[in-house]
Amino acid sequence: MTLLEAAGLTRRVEGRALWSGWSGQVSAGESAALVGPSGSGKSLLLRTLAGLEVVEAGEVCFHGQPQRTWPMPEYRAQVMYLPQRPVFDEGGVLDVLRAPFAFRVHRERRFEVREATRLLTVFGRDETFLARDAATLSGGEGQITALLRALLLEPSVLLLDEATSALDPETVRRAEALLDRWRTDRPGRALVWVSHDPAQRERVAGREWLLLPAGTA
Ligand SMILES: Nc1ncnc2c1ncn2[C@@H]1O[C@H](COP(=O)(O)OP(=O)(O)OP(=O)(O)O)[C@@H](O)[C@H]1O
Repeated sequence: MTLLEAAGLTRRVEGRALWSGWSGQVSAGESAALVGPSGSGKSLLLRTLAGLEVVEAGEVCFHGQPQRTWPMPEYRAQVMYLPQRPVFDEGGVLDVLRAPFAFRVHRERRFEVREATRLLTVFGRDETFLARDAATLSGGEGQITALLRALLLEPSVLLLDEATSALDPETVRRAEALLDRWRTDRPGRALVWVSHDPAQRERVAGREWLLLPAGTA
């Protein structure tokens, strides 16, 4: 079953076409890697798929339904973008993890400290991490926090934009294993990775999506 599909996407920045007529799809249960040179627009494409950038031309569909017809909060709760450098509101890690559960779109979900703590142990952290000030986290700790927050919210598709790039190799492997379990744990889930590390792409992705600059395809 196709979960997320893009057809004929075109994006211009500052008067030049970044990509033109890009199409791709990811099925339920799949893990794909989006590959392209630096500056080809991988982040912009992931953000477009996540409903965070305007679709200038072409169409994005989730569960066969055009993105533009979805209520956006619901869409973004299902198709979630993880940036390389997450930015958090003021407060502790616990506040950061708990805050989205107050949003209407997540009203069916309940924040469970026990589940947050369980996930933290995967990264060799205990509950004391929840009391840390989110503003002073290291790059890697910020990525762990953003990853945990996303997993606790149980989206369908996770779009990972260099989302493990600041982690040490051992923690990267733990994150990969956790995400792999998450993907296969329930039907209807998929991952899309942007990673500059070919070895990581080899480990985590079943296939590659190519993003070539407009005019070179
Ligand atoms: N909001 C924006 N407005 C104008 N230009 C932008 C905007 N966001 C990104 N760009 C430009 O679009 C191009 C693609 O950026 P993007 O970050 O998507 O590339 P990328 O493939 O993810 O790059 P990298 O592999 O280096 O992370 C860059 O030239 C960038 O400067």
